[in-house]
Amino acid sequence: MGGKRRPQSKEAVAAPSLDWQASDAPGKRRRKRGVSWLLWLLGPLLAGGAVLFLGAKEPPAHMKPQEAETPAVKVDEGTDKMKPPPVDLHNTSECAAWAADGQCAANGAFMLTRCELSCLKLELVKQAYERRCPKPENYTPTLAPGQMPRTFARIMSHFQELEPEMISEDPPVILFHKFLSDAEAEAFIKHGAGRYSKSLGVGLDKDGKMADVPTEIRTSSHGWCQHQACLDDPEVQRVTARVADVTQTPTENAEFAQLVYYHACDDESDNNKCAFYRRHSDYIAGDQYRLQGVRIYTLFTYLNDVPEGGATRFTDLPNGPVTFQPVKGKAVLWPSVLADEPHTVDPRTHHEALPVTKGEKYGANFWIHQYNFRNTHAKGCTAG
Ligand SMILES: O=C(O)CCC(=O)C(=O)O
Ligand SMILES: [Fe+2]
Repeated sequence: MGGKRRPQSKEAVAAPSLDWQASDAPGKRRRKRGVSWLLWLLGPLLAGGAVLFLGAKEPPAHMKPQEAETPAVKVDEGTDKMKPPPVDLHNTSECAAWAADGQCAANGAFMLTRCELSCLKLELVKQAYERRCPKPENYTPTLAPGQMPRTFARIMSHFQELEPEMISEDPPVILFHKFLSDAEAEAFIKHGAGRYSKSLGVGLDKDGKMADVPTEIRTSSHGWCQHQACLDDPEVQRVTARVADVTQTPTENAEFAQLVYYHACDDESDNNKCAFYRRHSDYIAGDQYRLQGVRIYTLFTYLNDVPEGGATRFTDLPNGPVTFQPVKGKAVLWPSVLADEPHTVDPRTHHEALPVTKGEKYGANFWIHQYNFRNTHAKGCTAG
């Protein structure tokens, strides 16, 4: 997704040698065995790609790679019908980012011609994950298709003390004018102290594994409310229960609260000095095959007043962009998925955090998944 947590890993994945059919016989047999193995692995992937071809779209314009030069693949006479080993014909780190973003499935035809190696790596990682973390039986998603509008209508009628304001109906976005008490907001700031470190994005590392990778689109810092003192704090527990109640999701489906921090900078166009998070979606495509499922909702809480800058801006809402200035205790709730297809990203809720130009900004992200996150985390299955 455009501007999403696109990895900026400088570590390009080395393309395998193109000289794969040398003529000495034992070596050739070995290589042929290697080729058959690759064909065996690639079979389902390529078949999937072919199926996807009819409905395939190219990545959106802002994600579209430049035309890549096709490297000459040396093919021996008599074996020219065999498929050469997978390569990324386009810039590999960009291919890896698109693969991590779910483009191998969403844009199979395009990706399998240009980013085959990255798609293959992702497929192998996925197969290894599924062996390591098998899905339990009766694994029921929390958010059923069509449920979302009822949840948002219930918020408007049942939680008047939180002063909800419906900013957008489709997709639903609610601003709570009074979500946190002062004591609750201060508790999160207290538990974040000394724990903030530079934020990373989610992407593929050089082995094709989902990993935290450096990103130029996010320069803020964050820590997690994952330590016992934070988890046991009654102020924190009250908020966690409120988030679950409002969103009609089990507390176990929420990630540990992510505590974010943005320092101020004088010149908001100075990428090196400012703290921001450029336009992105909180949806992580790779979570589709993981036990926790994708993130369905974000509830973002503001922990302090920010005198200037630092707003959250929704860039793609149907009625035009909407900007929320951080005020202590306020919160915004939105879905990352479509109401009728709650596993599919809703690109209309892309958003960005603008640079803080005066003061500083503290916030907390509550990310809620389609399935149980806490058990999945305890099993070591939220990543990989
Ligand atoms: O800081 C904000 O206003 C929003 C942060 C955000 O979008 C995120 O952390 O995913
Ligand atoms: Fe976000």
